[in-house]
Amino acid sequence: MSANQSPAGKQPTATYDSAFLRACRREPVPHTPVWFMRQAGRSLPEYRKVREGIPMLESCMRPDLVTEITLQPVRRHGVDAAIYFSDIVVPLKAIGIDLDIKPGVGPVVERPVRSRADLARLRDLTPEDVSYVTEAIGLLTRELGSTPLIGFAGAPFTLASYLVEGGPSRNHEHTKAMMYGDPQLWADLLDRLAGITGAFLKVQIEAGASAVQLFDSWVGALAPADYRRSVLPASAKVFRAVADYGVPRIHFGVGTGELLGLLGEAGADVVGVDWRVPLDEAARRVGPGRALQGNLDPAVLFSTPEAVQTKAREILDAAAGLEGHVFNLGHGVLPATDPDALTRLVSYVHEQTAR
Ligand SMILES: Cc1c2[nH]c(c1CCC(=O)O)Cc1[nH]c(c(CCC(=O)O)c1C)Cc1[nH]c(c(CCC(=O)O)c1C)Cc1[nH]c(c(C)c1CCC(=O)O)C2
Repeated sequence: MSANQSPAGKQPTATYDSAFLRACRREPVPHTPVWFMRQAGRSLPEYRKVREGIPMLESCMRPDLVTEITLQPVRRHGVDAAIYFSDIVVPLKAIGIDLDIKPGVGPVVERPVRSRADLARLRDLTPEDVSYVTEAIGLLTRELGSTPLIGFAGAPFTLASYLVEGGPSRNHEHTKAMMYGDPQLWADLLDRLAGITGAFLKVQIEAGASAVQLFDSWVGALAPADYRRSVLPASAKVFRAVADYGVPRIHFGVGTGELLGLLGEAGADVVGVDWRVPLDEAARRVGPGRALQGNLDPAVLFSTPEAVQTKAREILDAAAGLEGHVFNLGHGVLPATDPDALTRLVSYVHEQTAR
């Protein structure tokens, strides 16, 4: 380890000491750090311009494009962290699953995974399968300076939902049918996905990501007892796979009010909270020893600047007693959001919390 490198991983000391990583570690911060889920993407005209004519999955495999798109919201909004531009289905595509991302729809899988024979198509992921990720993160960390890069992956349940349903689903009926009807097949599927996801996060950390977020976007569809029995073991395996790197591990899902304690228990250092539970109440549910991330309703950004400030202030007040707080939305930036509303929100949180 050289003098300007931190104890945890490869990042320079200035990155290690950034407000975002300090908040994740529940250390004192110069201001509350801010980033937004889906901060790169359709809300930005510069994104729409560089993506013109290039399919989503193809753009994820081009390191030059990934680097540019990841940097766009950092330049424009002055957020405290970058999130690697990709999608949760990229590692599945990389191991040969026949899927595509359809504009306005989301990931669609040609042949859904419904049987034990289908499971054989889910092979392990090697770093060579995603060499473009290693290359892009190398380019990115050089450009980002002291701004940390967040790597991410989809959690086993949310990935399983796309694979088993064959596409986006409101009720997850085929997924739950397998979970309740063939618990051994379900456990084997989630365990296989946990291996792929863990390997994918390792690639990102080895390449220079300073934190990772596990997106279990749709797990709020489950009751706590079912989550604990049928999902938590797989998500815990993902978190264990990257525990030794010492980089913060963030765990996020939507509609997870009843699951917040378990999301922490699965092995997260930071629990992401949507807008349905105030952060002080979320802290009681999560318990001590973990930071929280959230939780402005992304739809609030369509309101007046004054209303956005009022709601942001409420969140900062609810977060006042927390051990660590990373300001974020309660889910991703909506595509029609005015980007200036996001820039104003970053400045507001920074001003209000400057110490
Ligand atoms: C569930 C999920 C997916 N993908 C993702 C999740 C978890 C986060 C969440 O809950 O929102 C994760 C994701 N997908 C994307 C990012 C980019 C990084 C960032 O946050 O800036 C991240 C973190 C890019 C993307 N992923 C996608 C886009 C839009 C495609 C485009 O711009 O053409 C982007 C920018 C496609 C996608 N991919 C997925 C959906 C639902 C969609 C939207 C479909 C649509 O409305 O067109 C699956």
